[in-house]
Amino acid sequence: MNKIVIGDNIVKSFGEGIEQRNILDGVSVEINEDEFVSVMGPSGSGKSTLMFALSGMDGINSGKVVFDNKDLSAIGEKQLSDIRRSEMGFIFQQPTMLKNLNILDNIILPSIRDNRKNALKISEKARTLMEKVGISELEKRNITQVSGGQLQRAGICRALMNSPKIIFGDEPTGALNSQSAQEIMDILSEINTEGTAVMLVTHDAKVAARTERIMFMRDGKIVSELKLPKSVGVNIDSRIEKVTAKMLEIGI
Ligand SMILES: Nc1ncnc2c1ncn2[C@@H]1O[C@H](COP(=O)(O)OP(=O)(O)OP(=O)(O)O)[C@@H](O)[C@H]1O
Repeated sequence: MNKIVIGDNIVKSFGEGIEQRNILDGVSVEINEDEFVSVMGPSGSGKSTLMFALSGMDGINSGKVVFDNKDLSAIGEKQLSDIRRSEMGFIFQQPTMLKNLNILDNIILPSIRDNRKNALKISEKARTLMEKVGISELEKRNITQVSGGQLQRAGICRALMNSPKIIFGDEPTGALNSQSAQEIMDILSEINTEGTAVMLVTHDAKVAARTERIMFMRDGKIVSELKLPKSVGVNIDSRIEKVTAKMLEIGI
């Protein structure tokens, strides 16, 4: 199985002099091109920093990040941002969208900016994605006129516009009620089944239990991993139990 992301002995520090701290303290991680993984750990353990490092959003002090056979530390900022835009998708707890644009326009904006000539095709693709995630009827709505779950669905559509090889999600269900969170996880599972790798950062055992490999971080290190079958089936409760048991075992 091809690796979509390889992080090798990543060190990332913040601060200077005696204030300097390794937030990532020699982290090595590999994600397969069809994998659905999550990262758990206490607040401040370095989960988001790891996601930023693996996606090239943030530089690293030492080690290496290879994305789809490209060494991210060896390429310039322009090429890096091209890769992020065309080969990666990002979703966050609160999708940042423009208040003066409707849902459809918010979804297509980044793609149109890159490729004005194909506006029609881009809109068509956005409509297909909106249908897939169940928000077709909302395209003309202002972003203040939809629920948090609907807004996150729009965020997922935006992240999928360029058919990314991986979706990075930082607490994508963190602001949602449990029903909406489960629906967002259904959508992410489906996207993964169709061939896109997904890496989520989460505090929620129910979210992590939907993924097939959970990496547990503490103090800038991956201290443990839990593997689960890819297909969730009817076993969600036993999966959640396994995740919480592991959390207890390693004390996070
Ligand atoms: N730009 C920065 N400058 C200085 N310190 C930072 C910066 N970004 C993160 N940190 C510090 O790095 C540590 C890890 O942060 P990170 O956001 O990766 O943790 P996390 O595990 O994702 O936490 P949470 O679950 O609370 O989101 C924290 O102590 C944070 O304060």
